[in-house]
Amino acid sequence: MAKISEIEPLVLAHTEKGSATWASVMIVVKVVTSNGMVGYGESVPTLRVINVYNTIKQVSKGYIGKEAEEPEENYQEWYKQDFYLARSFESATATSAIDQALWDIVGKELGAPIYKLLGGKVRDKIPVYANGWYQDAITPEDFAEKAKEVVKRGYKALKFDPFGPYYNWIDEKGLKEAEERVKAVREAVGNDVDILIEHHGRFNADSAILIAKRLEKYNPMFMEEPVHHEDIEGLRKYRQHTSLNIALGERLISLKETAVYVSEGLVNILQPDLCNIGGITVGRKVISLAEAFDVEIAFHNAFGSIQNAYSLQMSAITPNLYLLENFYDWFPQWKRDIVFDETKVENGHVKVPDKPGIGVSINEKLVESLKVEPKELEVQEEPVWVVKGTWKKYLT
Ligand SMILES: O=C(O)[C@H](O)[C@@H](O)[C@H](O)[C@H](O)CO
Ligand SMILES: [Mg+2]
Repeated sequence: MAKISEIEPLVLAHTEKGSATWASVMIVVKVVTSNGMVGYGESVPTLRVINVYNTIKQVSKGYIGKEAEEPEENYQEWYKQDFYLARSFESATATSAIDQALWDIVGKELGAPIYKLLGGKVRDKIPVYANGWYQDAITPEDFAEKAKEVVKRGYKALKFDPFGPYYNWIDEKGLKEAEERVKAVREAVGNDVDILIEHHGRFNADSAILIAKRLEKYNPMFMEEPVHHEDIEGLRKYRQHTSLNIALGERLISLKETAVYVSEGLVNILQPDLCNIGGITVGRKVISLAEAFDVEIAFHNAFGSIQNAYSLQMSAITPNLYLLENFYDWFPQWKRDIVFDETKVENGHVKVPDKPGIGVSINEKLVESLKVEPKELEVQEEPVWVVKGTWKKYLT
């Protein structure tokens, strides 16, 4: 048995930026055991880098001294301790990263990748969809040109947000702009590529319904977060008035919260994020919950290369997988380099990496050299979650 002896949050940054402001920083968690084993996890940065960094230190108090080989027991104990876990994104993402690192350690001890610890893989290659590819795209032509490049690289599905700066409400002009962009992408990629529409949870139900009616003729495979995250009533209304698939899940932070959406039939494609749902321990339960209700899984995978590695492990064991989100080809180089060349996208697929634990080898030297003091992100007119350079209308 190995006791958890050290938990270290590491904030990594580089001058080369990510496709969205909040993706320019990575928060890595390094867990060390009394017998010298090391495991890595990743937390979600968003606008809360300092808060997450500090929360990892607080959550660590509940994990240090515990058995590294018992992530389930440790999660249950922390669930008992942290009265606000189900309401705190910071606690959820800190707990998730520590949990991942524990599974990494167990895998390394047993000499097996995580997928083997969880029943084995159901596929050797993970089908992925592209995101982050449309930086600086404003006009329909911009979108079409970039979409063609994505397809040329071998992707069979791509996601984008065609709504520019529209927020809460959309008017005729906004609908027209969104439609022209979607139409241009559909014409550019043909009918055999899946188009996924990202709303970033920013519309009221009536506007989201208007959008669905307007875009359904382009056969989007799903509509992601069409209404504000906490607007369950709005989502029910959207469900009643539209027939397109709903995708959501990146902001869910517990199993029971997820159960509400799944059991009420409010989601077709569930997008849990292994860096805030509760790591591997809760992630595996969410996969089964979805399976029981015939809901497909497409892990949210928008931050860094460690998240990507865990998402690949878990996609390997998921019978009800739709696709895994992927930024790999649009990551800044430093994020790709944190993991040695093992998660390349080829023909729209990533081979399941099979090194012990996380499945890939981490460039520890690079991680050390990218360490910075945590600091606040600047707030600009274009929100941090937007793919950069797209928060503009193209008609005057
Ligand atoms: O589904 C997603 O991936 C998310 O909603 C985001 O994480 C954004 O797309 C990201 O901010 C763009 O870089
Ligand atoms: Mg999203």
